[in-house]
Amino acid sequence: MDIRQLGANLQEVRDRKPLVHNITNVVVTNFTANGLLALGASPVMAYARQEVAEIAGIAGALVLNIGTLNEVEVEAMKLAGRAANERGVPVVLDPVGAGASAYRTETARSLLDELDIAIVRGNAAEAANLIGRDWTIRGVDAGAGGGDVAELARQAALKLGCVVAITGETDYVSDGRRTAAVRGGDALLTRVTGAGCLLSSVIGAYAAVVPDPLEAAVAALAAYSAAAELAAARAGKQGPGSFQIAFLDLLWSVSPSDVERLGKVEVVEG
Ligand SMILES: Nc1ncnc2c1ncn2[C@@H]1O[C@H](COP(=O)(O)OP(=O)(O)OP(=O)(O)O)[C@@H](O)[C@H]1O
Ligand SMILES: Cc1ncsc1CCO
Ligand SMILES: [Mg+2]
Repeated sequence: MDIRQLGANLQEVRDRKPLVHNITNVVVTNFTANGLLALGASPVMAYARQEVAEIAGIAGALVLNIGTLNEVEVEAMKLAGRAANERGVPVVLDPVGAGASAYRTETARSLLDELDIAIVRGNAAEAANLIGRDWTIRGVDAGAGGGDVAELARQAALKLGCVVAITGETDYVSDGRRTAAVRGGDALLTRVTGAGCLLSSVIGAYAAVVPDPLEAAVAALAAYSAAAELAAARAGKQGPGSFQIAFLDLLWSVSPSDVERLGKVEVVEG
């Protein structure tokens, strides 16, 4: 994999301003739209079954997030996903809370069965639950689990047939053959709701402009971590509220050379 393109890929997102169609949860909608705008992408939230196919079909990427799912929304996700697949628009899935309820787990699995998903982004518990491995989960947070997360990412990628990005203190991304670790970021991200959800949409923005979904995910994670580190240095002492604002500012101002300088990407395999 080419991990020398981290800065160039950020520039590509800013130059091309991809339209990212999000069907996401009610908690993170505004933060996701603002984060994508700050980064330089173009967000749209659209949920009605009358329009989702049309919008997904012209988007650069489609992001499906089951954080506050319901029957009507899941139907819209499938309509949007099919249209995206027909047009070659990459689809990112955030399986929020997979394992926390049977409905969430089954819905995430049915989206993976029925659609061609390019990238799954979740925490370790969600990824483990998706492939039927034991991992405790409470609500939408990861919970303790332990185990080899790089190996979990590799196995999940093989089993689900797509790129899997598992985030936490260290992020691991795998397509089953190649696996990378992305370190850095800041623990304050876990004190801001939707930091993971926005990240999934940022991965969508990268997938819209970077053809290899593994490289897209790695570059997105590196930029996100760099922005978080710079935001923590600027406002971290004041707490999560100030950090959240600083983080949005840094998604706007983090430069390709910051990402090259701060990016801690290690190829684990491949
Ligand atoms: N301890 C940590 N130190 C540094 N960065 C972290 C830490 N934990 C998580 N992160 C970063 O936080 C971001 C969100 O990842 P996380 O795994 O917390 O998502 P999540 O559990 O889906 O979050 P949410 O459901 O609240 O949106 C990622 O960029 C990840 O690298
Ligand atoms: C808190 C919460 N509950 C459902 S989705 C969500 C946002 C973080 O995923
Ligand atoms: Mg999450």
